[in-house]
Amino acid sequence: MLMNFRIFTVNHQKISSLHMNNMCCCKIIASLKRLKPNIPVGRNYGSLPGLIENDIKSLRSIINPPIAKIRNIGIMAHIDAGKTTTTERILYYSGYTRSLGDVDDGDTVTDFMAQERERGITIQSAAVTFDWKGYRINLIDTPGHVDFTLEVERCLRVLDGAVAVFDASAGVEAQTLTVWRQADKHKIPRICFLNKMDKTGASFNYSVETIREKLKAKPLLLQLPIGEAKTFRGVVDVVSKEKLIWNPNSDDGKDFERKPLLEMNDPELLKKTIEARNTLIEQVADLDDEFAGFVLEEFSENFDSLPAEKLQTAIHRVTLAQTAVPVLCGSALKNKGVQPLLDAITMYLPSPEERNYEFLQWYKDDLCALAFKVLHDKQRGPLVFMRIYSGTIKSQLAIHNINGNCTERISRLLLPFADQHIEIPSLTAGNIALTVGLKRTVTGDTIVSSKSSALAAARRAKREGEKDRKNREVETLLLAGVEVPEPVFFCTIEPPSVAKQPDLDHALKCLQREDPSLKVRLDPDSGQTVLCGMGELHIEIIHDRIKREYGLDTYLGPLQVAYRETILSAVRVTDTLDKTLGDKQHLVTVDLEVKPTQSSSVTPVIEYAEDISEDILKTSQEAIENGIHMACLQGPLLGSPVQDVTVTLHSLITHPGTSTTMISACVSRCIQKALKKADKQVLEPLMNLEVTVTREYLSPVLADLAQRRGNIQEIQTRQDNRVVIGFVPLAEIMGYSTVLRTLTSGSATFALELSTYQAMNPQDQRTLLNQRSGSTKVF
Ligand SMILES: Nc1nc2c(ncn2[C@@H]2O[C@H](COP(=O)(O)OP(=O)(O)OP(=O)(O)O)[C@@H](O)[C@H]2O)c(=O)[nH]1
Repeated sequence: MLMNFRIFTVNHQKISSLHMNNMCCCKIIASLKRLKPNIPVGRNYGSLPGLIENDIKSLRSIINPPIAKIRNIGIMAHIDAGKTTTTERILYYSGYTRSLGDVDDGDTVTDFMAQERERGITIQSAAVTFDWKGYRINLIDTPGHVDFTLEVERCLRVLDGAVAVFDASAGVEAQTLTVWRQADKHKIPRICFLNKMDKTGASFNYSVETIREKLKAKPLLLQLPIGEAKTFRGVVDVVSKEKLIWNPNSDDGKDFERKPLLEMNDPELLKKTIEARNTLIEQVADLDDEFAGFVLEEFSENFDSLPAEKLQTAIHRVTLAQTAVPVLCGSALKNKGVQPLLDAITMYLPSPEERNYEFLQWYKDDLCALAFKVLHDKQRGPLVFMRIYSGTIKSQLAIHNINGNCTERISRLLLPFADQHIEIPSLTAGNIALTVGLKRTVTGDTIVSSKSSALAAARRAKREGEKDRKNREVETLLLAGVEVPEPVFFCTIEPPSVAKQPDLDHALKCLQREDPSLKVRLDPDSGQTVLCGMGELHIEIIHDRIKREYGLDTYLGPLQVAYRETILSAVRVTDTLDKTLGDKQHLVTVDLEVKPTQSSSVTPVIEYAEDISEDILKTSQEAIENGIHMACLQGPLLGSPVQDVTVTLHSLITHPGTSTTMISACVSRCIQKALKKADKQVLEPLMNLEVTVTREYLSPVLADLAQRRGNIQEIQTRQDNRVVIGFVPLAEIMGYSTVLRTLTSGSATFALELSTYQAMNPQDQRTLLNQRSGSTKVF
């Protein structure tokens, strides 16, 4: 559905037509109606609420605002901490939506995929653009479920700042640690928002303590809560010594009062605030020399009269330097504390030009952008989300994809508004754009204006890289794409009929472009298609999307754990392949050795003996290494990838005219022979497990984990809860959410993350191999 709009001028550029485009609105309204017949579809996704009549003014600044006024922000957190609810409030207060969405009712803007609405979780991140007090905020909602950490990572790398949302009754949780580490890796300045201050058990002090202890971060308390749990009413702004109280009769939290704290009205609160402010000033002065000098010169005797703006500027610098994190609090659900959070985003998090992206010097004013997300739209084909680092993106522009080494054309350029998009002619550095027409670009690709500009940048980078090791790291981070973790689960997938196999292949190809953590392979024995994913939920969602988005009712085989194999002894083997094809003889003799090594990787270490000549390497190295990699993909015990292996090639003799395919085949067969002869071991995925459970259910949870070969490391006390931390083999924890729900009447939560691959004990290994072979044979 396209609606043409009147002609108007934006930033001196004439936009001949402005298309309001409602990509998935029909689907969403339909799914809302189907899911919750009594939800008023009052959000009216079909008509871009408010935007058309009232916010054209805002659109003027949407297109290419000054870079200093842009904030590219992500929200990250543990599952269920309240990211989506906080995002909804942000969108509402910024005037972007007209009514408050509710995760529990399934009508939020950013969770626009039907599954997300049903499950109340965020799976795919959606970028949303809006304005707040003259600032342009591009907000990317990131998922919290551990199965989707790749989504989080992919989004983090394009952010200039992030808000970490915490459940104030739980403080730092397992997944918070993971995303915090990811943000550290990408050096992203953060602010913390202690959400759910209204919840029973909420504790500001406890949460701050966990930030200090578990995240090893220095919290800067910019606010203090007024009341906690049921009594939570508002916050004190420590910097300005004001109290912010929300009107209890206001339905949407828009009505709140900001008043200076006065001795006669709030003596206790004022005293506490002054103490907190003095501590804050000392902390910031310790971390920022410029501010320390200023304080010493003018205010060493009287912190009280230090102007709030000076303190704010110093907090901004400290946040940017990531030597401390500002902490705010509130309750998104009860509509308290979100407007000050928005102020803090604009005040403390950096603009794109403040981030020190060193690679920018290689591109200067040339285009450099990163494709961080691909979505498939039935009508328009692939939509690629891009972060523009330098230069300008225009519609009808030909771009060069460095990773794909290809050139293609952008047909149209859109501004992303969750599931709604606005067509624009061009977009400059610092912004997030959505492009139509790029068919070969996948998530993680770097986009530049031309091949020659890429080469020029590479030359500069090389020169710089030689001078400075740090630059090389930045280059690797930016240009190497997203690190995709190995999938831990797999299952077969079948189309409803053989005739539908091409449709299934197409669907899987599209889904893989969107989601690099989904792997698809063909089982060489059965010829079946195999899906490999990051968790049960991940595979379930893919199955669901194939049905909903591609209309295919597929059958999933039983979910299986992705084991690995290794060898425990060294073996040397010789093999000869002698084949005549037509009138050509292919003759290869290979002599090689496999031996165990400690690399924790499925990529074999490859060594060449001294006898291997330069000539052989020149003509056959690629074929040899292909053969080695192929053979190591399927171990002799379970057909699983083989890890921790070093392969040494001692000799390779070929008859003239032997094809490289035959060399690969012979090397591969020789390795398989060697692996079969060696002492073998199955490795199973071992998961870090964290279960949060009330005291009364602790014993049944522990007893159950003992039966699952769980290894408990620690039981922590968190308020009234106990947090069980340990390891458990993945095979034992399938379907755990249902079991845990039953055991604890739904009161416990858990988080799982791959720790490592560990050797199975002989008895468990025997049982597994017998199960797989359907026999009682002893290996
Ligand atoms: N008491 C209370 N509950 C909240 C608050 N914010 C969110 N919730 C509830 O917490 C649950 C999770 O909220 P979401 O906003 O979906 O959390 P999320 O972090 O986006 O969850 P994922 O997308 O699944 O990671 C929902 O039931 C919300 O209603 C809050 O401030 N106070």
